[in-house]
Amino acid sequence: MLIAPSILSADFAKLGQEVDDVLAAGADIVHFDVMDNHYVPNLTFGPMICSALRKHGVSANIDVHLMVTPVDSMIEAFADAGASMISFHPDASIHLDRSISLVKDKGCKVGLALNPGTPLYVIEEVLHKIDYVLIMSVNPGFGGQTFIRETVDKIKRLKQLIVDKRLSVAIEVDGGINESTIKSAYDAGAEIFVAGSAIFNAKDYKQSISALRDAIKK
Ligand SMILES: O=C(CO)[C@@H](O)[C@H](O)COP(=O)(O)O
Repeated sequence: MLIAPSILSADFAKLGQEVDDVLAAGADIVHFDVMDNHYVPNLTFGPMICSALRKHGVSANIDVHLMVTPVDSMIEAFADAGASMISFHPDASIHLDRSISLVKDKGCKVGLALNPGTPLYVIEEVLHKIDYVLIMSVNPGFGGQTFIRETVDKIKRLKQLIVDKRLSVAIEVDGGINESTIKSAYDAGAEIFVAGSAIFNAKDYKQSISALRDAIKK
């Protein structure tokens, strides 16, 4: 199980230090939420910030979650800026298979992100072509929202689909993940956990990341 702090909840005035601190505190992946005020009602950061983190010395995997439309130009820009993993929403791509190939051709792991209201069948035809599915457990756009409980059943059904098809596709869950919600997502089959406010709103990042890992073991 991998912990991926969402830098959406970090202090942007000292972003490089914040990323260094969560990685030193035991985080596995840096989760990078890209919002365009079009696909979602918020605006965050572009590829320049990603390359700035690489220049700053961040060597951990950077997991870019594109909440933008159109997606293809941003896939290329973020891959060139140092992304290791790129996910996008199938409903934000006109040619899903082509966008998946674009991520792969750029040498990144490819993920598809599903909003709470988006059904699993949207990705069935391409499930064998991707590395992970990002299940949104809140409606995308903001940190600090409440975990939508129905997501647990969705993760279970996705896990079963992956097993039935004998695929090796990881499940990432994002939104409202904290000490109270992480275990239900883990038990359902998720293995990558994005957490923003649960980590960055704590005074001690090491303690908050350990608390997430401990909550799973309970
Ligand atoms: O993509 C998103 C929101 O759109 C998430 O990554 C949130 O940033 C997670 O924040 P918390 O719910 O953990 O505070």
